[in-house]
Amino acid sequence: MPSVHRGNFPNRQTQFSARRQKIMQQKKSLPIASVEKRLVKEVRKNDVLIIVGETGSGKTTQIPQFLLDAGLCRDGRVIGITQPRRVAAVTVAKRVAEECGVELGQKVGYSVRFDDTTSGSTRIKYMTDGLLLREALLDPYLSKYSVIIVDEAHERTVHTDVLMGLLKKVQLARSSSVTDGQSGRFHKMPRHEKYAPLKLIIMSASLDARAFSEYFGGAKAVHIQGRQFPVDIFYTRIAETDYLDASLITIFQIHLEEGPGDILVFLTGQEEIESVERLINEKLPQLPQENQKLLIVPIFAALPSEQQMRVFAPAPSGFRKVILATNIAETSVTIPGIKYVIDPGFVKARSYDPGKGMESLIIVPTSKSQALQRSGRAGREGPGKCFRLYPEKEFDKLEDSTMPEIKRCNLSNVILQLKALGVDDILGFDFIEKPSRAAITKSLEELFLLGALTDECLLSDPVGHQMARLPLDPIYSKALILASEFNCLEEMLITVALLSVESIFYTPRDKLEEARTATKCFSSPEGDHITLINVYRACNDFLEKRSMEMGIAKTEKVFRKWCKENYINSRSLRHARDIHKQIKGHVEQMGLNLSSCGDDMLQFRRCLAASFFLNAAVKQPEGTYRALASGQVVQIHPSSVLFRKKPECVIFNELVQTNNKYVRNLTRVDYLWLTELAPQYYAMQN
Ligand SMILES: Nc1ncnc2c1ncn2[C@@H]1O[C@H](COP(=O)(O)OP(=O)(O)OP(=O)(O)O)[C@@H](O)[C@H]1O
Repeated sequence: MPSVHRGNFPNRQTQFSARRQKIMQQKKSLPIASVEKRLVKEVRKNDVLIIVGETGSGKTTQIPQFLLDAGLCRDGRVIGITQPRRVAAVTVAKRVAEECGVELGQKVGYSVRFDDTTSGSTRIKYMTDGLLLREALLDPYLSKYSVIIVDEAHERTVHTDVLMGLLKKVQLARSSSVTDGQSGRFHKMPRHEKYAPLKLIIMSASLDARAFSEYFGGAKAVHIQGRQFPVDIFYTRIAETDYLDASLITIFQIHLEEGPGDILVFLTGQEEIESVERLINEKLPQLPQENQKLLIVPIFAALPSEQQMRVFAPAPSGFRKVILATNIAETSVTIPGIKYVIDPGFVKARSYDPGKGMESLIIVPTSKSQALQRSGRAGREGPGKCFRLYPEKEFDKLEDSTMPEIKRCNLSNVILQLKALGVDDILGFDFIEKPSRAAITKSLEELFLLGALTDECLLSDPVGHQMARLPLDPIYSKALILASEFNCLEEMLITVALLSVESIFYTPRDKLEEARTATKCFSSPEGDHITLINVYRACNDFLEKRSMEMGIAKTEKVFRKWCKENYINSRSLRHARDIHKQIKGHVEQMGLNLSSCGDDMLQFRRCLAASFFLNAAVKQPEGTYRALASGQVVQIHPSSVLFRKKPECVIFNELVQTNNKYVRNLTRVDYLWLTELAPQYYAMQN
């Protein structure tokens, strides 16, 4: 038998124990390690505890392990930790499983929309805040949890805020000292001893502890001092006029002048990320050969999760990794190797005007607490540096914390969920910060018009219940339910999937004409929805044909080539295909009629009119449009296939405000269809 020469390479076992040893050392050196006993004592003593500690001090990864070790998961119950974002839930769970030396999905697991790795033996479960809300639909007492930790509470996502109100109720209902009259909607349910008390922990690095403490009746707040490694903060001397350009210059400055370490850059969205990615790739060949080793990795919400995970993989030897991220990488995550953070100081935020029923995404300065979180992504494995691309005096002017999302978004989705949870009196619900009465009323009205609520404002049966089951905006859920009746569910599924991602068209500024010519063959005179369906189907047909010729293994390559030749954004289209598969699973489970209208696009357009009647606009004599619901004057966005045709009446899916108000994703409809198919609304209007 030939002998195998092992050289000096360590074998797997040695590598494994070296890594475990390193992890154990890291754990011990975290600031939180020295206060384990005190924290456990406080949790035992207090039903609600607020924990504030520096970024990287070990809250997210360590506290659940402390509680598990202290026996807070007896009788097979679970510690649940919510995160505002799925990428954080997934990566933190992986890390904690590794720290505990168990396989993911056993003692430690995660559960996010469409991806659940937990099992009967899971005791520490990381999940998104939205997922826990959905779980409450099936198990109103959240009976399997002994402790629920709401992490990154400072982010005040709409889900976190609603969850807070709900958890307060659940805790009351599970408390042994409660009287029936106090427990709100739960008083109808017989209390049972199996519902042992629920512990609640609210956690963040930059939290207005007082507001949370007051909300939970004077709950105790614990501050953990200290951070693991220092992060030096640098500001620019003067304000930058173009933060993208400034980011680009800073990336290259760090790359050429600073020591080893990866770079994390915070941008506001997919478009900015892709444009900076392109600019770096254009500039890179101009550098001396030895300086060209930069690996650019984007991460944003619309990227499929396998691609998001690429940012966590180490760069090849000798390369420096540059991660271009949205605020998806702002909290909770630890990206190994990051030493430098570049923070231009902006974020894309939702804003909502209930008067006009208009929701828009606008680019705004970050809050101080967001800036703190961003700099906290460095200094997790060693000292770090954060470059804020604005002067220090601008930092002082920033708001302390971000305005809660619940105060700046359309509430239809939240209200539908609350109704499904049995909360009938939305205005009376104990929100930590109440949304405006106007916003609540507007959303109730919208849900009523969509048929989700009855005259008594209760969830309708079956439509309201069906809508609440679908993890989509209520207007899209309703479109799918209607499409099943109009025999065009296949077409609507494609449409909803494509409307859920950023534009699938890729139009580089220097190749506008080529892009226009390439996409012309998909374009439908009826509008953008059918155009989108044409792209989706053309891609599917092509892939089907080619995969038979070339085998499945090459499909990905063929897909990318097809997208490139047709000026389609492969990332967006791939994401849409993913969403399509997932929603299809849901509608099949619900037993909707999955049929196609074939070439009868008239039927499909009528269904669009019936679904999106709240977003209809009619042409005015001077060529602009009047949105019927709000009376606003709008224009067709230049990216629409109807930009030059200007039909008399259209429905649209998006209203964006730049220097003008534009409507995007439109289809030509007949005004009479609106009155015929949505009489509940148009009869009221006339
Ligand atoms: N995936 C990982 N790889 C390497 N180290 C990690 C990883 N996850 C966590 N760590 C280490 O554990 C430390 C604590 O992380 P943890 O997420 O628990 O902190 P935190 O206090 O919750 O921070 P934040 O407020 O930023 O979420 C990190 O600073 C880092 O040193």
